[in-house]
This record gives sequence, structure tokens and C-alpha cells, in this order.
Amino acid sequence: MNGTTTTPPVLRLDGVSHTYSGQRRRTTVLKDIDYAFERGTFYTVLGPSGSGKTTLLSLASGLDTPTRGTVSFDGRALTELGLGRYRNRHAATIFQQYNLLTYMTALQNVTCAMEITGAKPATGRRRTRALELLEQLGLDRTTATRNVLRLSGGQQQRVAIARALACDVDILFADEPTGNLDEDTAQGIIDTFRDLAHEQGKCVVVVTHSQQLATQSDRVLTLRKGRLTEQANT
Ligand SMILES: Nc1ncnc2c1ncn2[C@@H]1O[C@H](COP(=O)(O)OP(=O)(O)OP(=O)(O)O)[C@@H](O)[C@H]1O
Repeated sequence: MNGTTTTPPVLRLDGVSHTYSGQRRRTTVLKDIDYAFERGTFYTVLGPSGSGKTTLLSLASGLDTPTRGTVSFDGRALTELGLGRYRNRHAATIFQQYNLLTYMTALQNVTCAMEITGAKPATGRRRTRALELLEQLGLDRTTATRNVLRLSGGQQQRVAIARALACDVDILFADEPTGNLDEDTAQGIIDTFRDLAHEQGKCVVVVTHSQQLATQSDRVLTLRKGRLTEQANT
């Protein structure tokens, strides 16, 4: 023993390949990807349209399982840990299409997610914490108590972000989270992601076409022709 301990990466992809089977042909989108994601780091994943970014995110977030290879959280394969448990306790995702519950208000969407994941605010009630998060993202109390279908696309996106931030998870995934936002709001979201990684030790993985976002992340990964490569930090 040399006295040093090594913690496993929070998320690891080992030999991950993914193929979609259509009626006529099979499309291999990801090929033999190995990568270790660490806590306290803000990652962006770039790549041309159709290169498999959303597919990678759905495998890493436990929404789907790879046709080959293993995805692990803290050294345990997701299939062993349980995909549902992983999604409820350890990972939150901000989807491109928001995936909000459309019969609820913005506030209810956030508190409902906190109840499902068992997230307990450090102080105060869940409702208070949810309102605080929505407010930080520029949604006042009147907007927060409106049905989400009566909000603009950009406002719905901010509700989806607040919902993910409210769940105290280890890994935050986001698919084009700043796509519908004006420059100032987008910058605020990027700052939040960086703080989550650097101050709260979360692993943040964002799929994007935005260079503005990528240049502000710690590590930039690129997907091309099924392969994942890391760009040297500039
Ligand atoms: N459920 C599916 N069944 C079959 N093919 C699929 C399915 N989902 C995605 N694909 C195909 O897999 C490839 C990668 O899609 P994916 O959505 O992961 O790419 P992307 O990089 O996120 O694209 P974009 O930047 O346009 O969102 C595309 O060719 C797409 O048509």
C-alpha cells in the first residue's frame, strides 16, 4: 500500500457503441467510446448535426442502454445500479424539448421533481427553494404560478433548468440548454453551470452547437463519425 486512494470517475463509458435498427438498415451512431468524466468539471460536447450527441447523452443519463459496452456511475455499471435509481438519485437532465408536465405550473414542475428525487433544501421548504431558483433564472412569482403552456419557449427552458438544478444530483446533463435564450440569460445559465461544477463539485455535461458555451467549459469533447475526441485546452 502506498497510502494514496483513487476515487473512480463519477461517470465512465467503456467500449460504448450504439446502433439503431430501422426497418431497412442499421445505423451505428457511436463506435467504441471510452471516456471518464470527473466531478467538479464542466464538459461540453460539440459535433455536427446527426453526429450522435443526443444519443450519447441518453446513454450517459441512463435513458437508454448501449448496444455494446458499459456506462458506470461511481464504479458501478448502470445496469447493476438500476437505471431508474440512477436517474432519480444521481443524474438530472435538461432536455432539448424541456419535457415539462404540461398540466402543472412552473413551480409545481420544480417541486414535483424535488419530491420524486427526495431533494431536501438546506434551509426552508421545497416550495421556497423552487421559487428562489425560478427567480434566479428570471421567472417571478406570477410567472412561476402560471401553467407552463402559458409560458414562452425561453421561459419553459428556464423552468426545465430550474427543475434540474433543484434536484441535488451528482451529474447534470443538458441538451442545447441555451438554444432559446437571449445572450444575457444564456450567459447567466453558463455561469450557473460553471459554479455548479467548481463550487459544488458537480459533473456538468452539456451538448451544444454553441462555441460561446464551449469556450467557457473546462473540457471540450467532439463527436464525429461515431468517435469522441477531446480538444486540447487553449
Ligand atoms: N430512435 C432512433 N431510431 C433510429 N435512428 C435514430 C434514432 N435517434 C437518432 N437516430 C439517428 O441517429 C443519428 C444521431 O442522432 P442524434 O440525435 O443523436 O444526433 P445529434 O448529434 O444530437 O443531432 P442534432 O445536433 O441535430 O440534435 C442520426 O442519424 C439520427 O437520425
